[in-house]
Amino acid sequence: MTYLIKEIFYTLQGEGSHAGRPAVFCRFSRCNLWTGLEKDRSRAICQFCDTDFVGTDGEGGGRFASAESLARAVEQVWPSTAMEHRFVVCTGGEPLLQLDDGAVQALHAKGFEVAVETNGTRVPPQGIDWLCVSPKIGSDLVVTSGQELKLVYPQLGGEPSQFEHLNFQNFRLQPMDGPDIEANTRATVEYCMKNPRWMFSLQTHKYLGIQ
Ligand SMILES: C[S@@+](CC[C@H](N)C(=O)[O-])C[C@H]1O[C@@H](n2cnc3c(N)ncnc32)[C@H](O)[C@@H]1O
Ligand SMILES: Nc1nc2[nH]cc(C(=O)O)c2c(=O)[nH]1
Ligand code: SF4
Ligand SMILES: [Mg+2]
Repeated sequence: MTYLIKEIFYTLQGEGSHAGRPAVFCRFSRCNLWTGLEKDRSRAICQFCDTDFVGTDGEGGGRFASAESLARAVEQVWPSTAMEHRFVVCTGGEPLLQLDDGAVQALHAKGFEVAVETNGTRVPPQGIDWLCVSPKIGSDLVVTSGQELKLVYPQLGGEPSQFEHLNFQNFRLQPMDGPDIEANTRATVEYCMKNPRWMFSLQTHKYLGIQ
């Protein structure tokens, strides 16, 4: 299996239940809901993406010919003095187009807890420690359980309440970044305060000025 990786970097998890936790980010190239090209955005199923996941030309990115070589690259950016609390977030793009049992096993073998950020349209491999699903209105959600459901809000044609019956431990609402970020942030605060099943998720890395 060859893995196409946009970038690999060490930072703090910025969002969701693990916000503030040191983590290696492994950003997989490609997505099934958008090509990643601006010319296609208005026709995409997911139109609000804040991420460049095209190609393999980012920091630490490349084509990795095996799960072992990918896990080695992830391990390389973890601080060499810290043997414990190893944590990797597989994101993208859509990581579940590529992440397989072998990659999860290789990361576990290096002592990493494995988290995944996914749009929930593909069945995940075995053994993921923290599965965060972020449903996109207009796509077919096939992942209906996990540790965290993190909905970007607001999305036209989608109400948070339609996801509340799903089997997740945490329900998070994250304001949609873009031209309406201020209004979206206020609306998200208001929604959570009226519906305490939902907790607010701030994209803290964007305010901290980290990756
Ligand atoms: C770039 S996506 C990659 C992982 C996967 N494709 C997904 O959509 O979950 C990582 C996270 O960023 C969120 N996200 C993307 N664009 C956003 C935006 N404009 N504002 C807020 N969150 C956004 C996604 O919903 C997801 O939770
Ligand atoms: N610091 C930081 N935290 C993040 N949490 C989810 C991210 C993503 O792009 O998937 C992300 C990211 O790009 N940076
Ligand atoms: S599904 Fe995720 S990676 Fe794909 S376009 Fe949407 S936010 Fe971006
Ligand atoms: Mg991001």
